[in-house]
Amino acid sequence: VRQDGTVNILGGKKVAVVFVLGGPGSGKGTQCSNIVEHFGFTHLSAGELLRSEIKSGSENGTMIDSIIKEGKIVPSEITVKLLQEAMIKSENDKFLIDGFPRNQENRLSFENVIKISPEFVLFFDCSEEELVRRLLGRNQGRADDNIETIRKRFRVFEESSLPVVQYYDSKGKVKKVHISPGNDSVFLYNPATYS
Ligand SMILES: Nc1ncnc2c1ncn2[C@@H]1O[C@H](COP(=O)(O)OP(=O)(O)OP(=O)(O)O)[C@@H](O)[C@H]1O
Ligand SMILES: O=c1ccn([C@@H]2O[C@H](COP(=O)(O)O)[C@@H](O)[C@H]2O)c(=O)[nH]1
Ligand SMILES: [Mg+2]
Repeated sequence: VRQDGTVNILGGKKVAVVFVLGGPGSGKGTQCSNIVEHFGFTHLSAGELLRSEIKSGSENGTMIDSIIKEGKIVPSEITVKLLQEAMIKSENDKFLIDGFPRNQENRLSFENVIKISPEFVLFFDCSEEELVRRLLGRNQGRADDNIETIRKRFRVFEESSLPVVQYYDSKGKVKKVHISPGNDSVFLYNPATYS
């Protein structure tokens, strides 16, 4: 705690954050890898951090595993702590945060704990039909890439995650990207993909 009463959340580091949102399978991870290569951000996937927690055998692992299989959202304090630790550990000061905030509670928790607002939000838009095709073809052994969980994830996305996108849109912070079906060559520096 500093003398002025504010909390030194990230070890005194000033950081820039971009949130990357979009439906399950919309290409968040794929595009973040592209952006990292060209723009020097560090990619933090909230989903990957949670899956690593499961693999590490942490005390929350079993609970996280069953929430992910149900397509639901892990309690904010767990995800925000993992993101905070990763940001502190990194030497970079520019972060792409992929798949978070997943609901308004996530957003408020990040704002209250980390005390940073995103520079902007990238939002990938794609039809559900195309998303199902991609997720069932992903073949990375993910426990949530099955049609039952996919349907649940779509519902949670519409009910809980879209309001976060709408919130940031009302602040003028959303950059919506049309990810054309089957177009692997879409990349963010192509102005034709922006609305
Ligand atoms: N523009 C694209 N056109 C066709 N296939 C794509 C495109 N972008 C990504 N894919 C493929 O779709 C699948 C899902 O992509 P990716 O894992 O990047 O999505 P995601 O948004 O991170 O999904 P999740 O929310 O489930 O983590 C992958 O197999 C990827 O190769
Ligand atoms: O902030 C988050 C991010 C993810 N989850 C859970 O993980 C899965 C998979 O996430 P991906 O971003 O698609 O890799 C997601 O369906 C949630 O169950 C979360 O709870 N909170
Ligand atoms: Mg992903």
